[in-house]
Amino acid sequence: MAYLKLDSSKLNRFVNSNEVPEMQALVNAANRELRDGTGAGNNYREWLHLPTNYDHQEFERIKKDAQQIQSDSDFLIVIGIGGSYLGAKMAVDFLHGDFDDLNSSNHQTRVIFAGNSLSSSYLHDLLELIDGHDFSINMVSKSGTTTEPSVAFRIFRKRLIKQYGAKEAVNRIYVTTDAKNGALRQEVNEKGYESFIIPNGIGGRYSVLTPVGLLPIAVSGGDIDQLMLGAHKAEDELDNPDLTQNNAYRYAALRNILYRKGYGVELLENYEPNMRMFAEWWKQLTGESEGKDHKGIFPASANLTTDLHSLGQYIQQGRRILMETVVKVNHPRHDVDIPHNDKNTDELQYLEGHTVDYVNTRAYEGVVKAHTDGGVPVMTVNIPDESAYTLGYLIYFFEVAIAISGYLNGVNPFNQPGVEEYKTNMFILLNKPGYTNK
Ligand SMILES: O=P(O)(O)OC[C@H]1O[C@](O)(CO)[C@@H](O)[C@@H]1O
Repeated sequence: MAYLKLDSSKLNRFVNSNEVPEMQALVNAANRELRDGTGAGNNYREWLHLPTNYDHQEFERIKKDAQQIQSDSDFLIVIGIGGSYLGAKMAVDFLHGDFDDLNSSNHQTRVIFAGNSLSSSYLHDLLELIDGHDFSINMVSKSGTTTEPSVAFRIFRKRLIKQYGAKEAVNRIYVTTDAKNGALRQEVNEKGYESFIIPNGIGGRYSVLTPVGLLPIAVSGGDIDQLMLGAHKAEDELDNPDLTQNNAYRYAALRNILYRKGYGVELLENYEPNMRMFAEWWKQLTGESEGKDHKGIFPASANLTTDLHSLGQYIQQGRRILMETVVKVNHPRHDVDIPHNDKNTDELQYLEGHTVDYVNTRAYEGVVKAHTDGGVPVMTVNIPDESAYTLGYLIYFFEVAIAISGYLNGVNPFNQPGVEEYKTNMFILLNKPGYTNK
């Protein structure tokens, strides 16, 4: 039985019973492109076998360095953007919930992210927050020249040197970058920083299970052994192209069928606030992989039940362009009883004896029915719990599903040529050497 279930039972009025089997031939072709390396972007498929084929020595070094950082730092400042940020951030949030950092009895190193915007206030406030505290830096960039993280690196490295002196600062800088190329690798070679490798055959948005995600996750106290084991399970389970067997491929086929019927926007939804960033990670994965050649599903997200009181109106009655994919946790980390109250002024006495998650799940069921009845197709990816093992599985599930989705839609799922456009304009405006005559 598959570890992770895809519930597509509510799609009956949107997808005819013959449509999924009719996708099988296309899915087989997409699968061959992915597995045999005959598809576009074939140099970027190393993530496919990463859970079974990773550098075990480097993995152990990550765990050792994580312990070192935990013992000498109140904060780890993780500097990176896009795939060099989103995977680590979503995993730390997923595994630890919303209040770990605020809990005064928790003396763990706090993992804070920077270099993912050009906000001066954010950088100023973070510098103020770490003032008087011990900290280390994890600079994450494959190219080593991305503007946002490079600016932040300068600023936090300067603070590190001021606080500890140039020699000790070197021991507090951990760099995750390309094995051979790029400005950061050059700096690592010159300065002797501890460093980790972003494998050549793995693009940013597929890199969360490399040191890009693993070091910050390990420093946060996340179990990276379990994370890799879960991904390994997914790698084993999700390599059969048969749509009756492979839930990730079936998800890819179903969203492709819906896309062709005019459902051009997909909302990834959760019912747990610690999954907000999961949607942000998924948005980069899908948006950069599929949004090109003037086609692709637009990835968006909603956090429920919260957004039922904002986006809910549009989803229920706005333009019929939306499809929804819910990631529903079957057993949240904790459940809470709804207490007794002598008075029933809040009209909640009928819920006494139940738990909050019982109500959350009934809300989910009610929303699925309302949206389906209102003309919005809804699928659900059911995950058993919020463990590191499940997260590893879920990461691989979406990675392989989106790669197949890209090939189904006839695009290269592993490049992102459109990202360069804003950079060129920004460099011209900033008078960057080499750009002034463009
Ligand atoms: O790791 P780098 O080279 O700083 O790039 C950051 C991000 O920018 C992109 O190149 C484009 O968004 C992503 O693929 C990558 O995750």
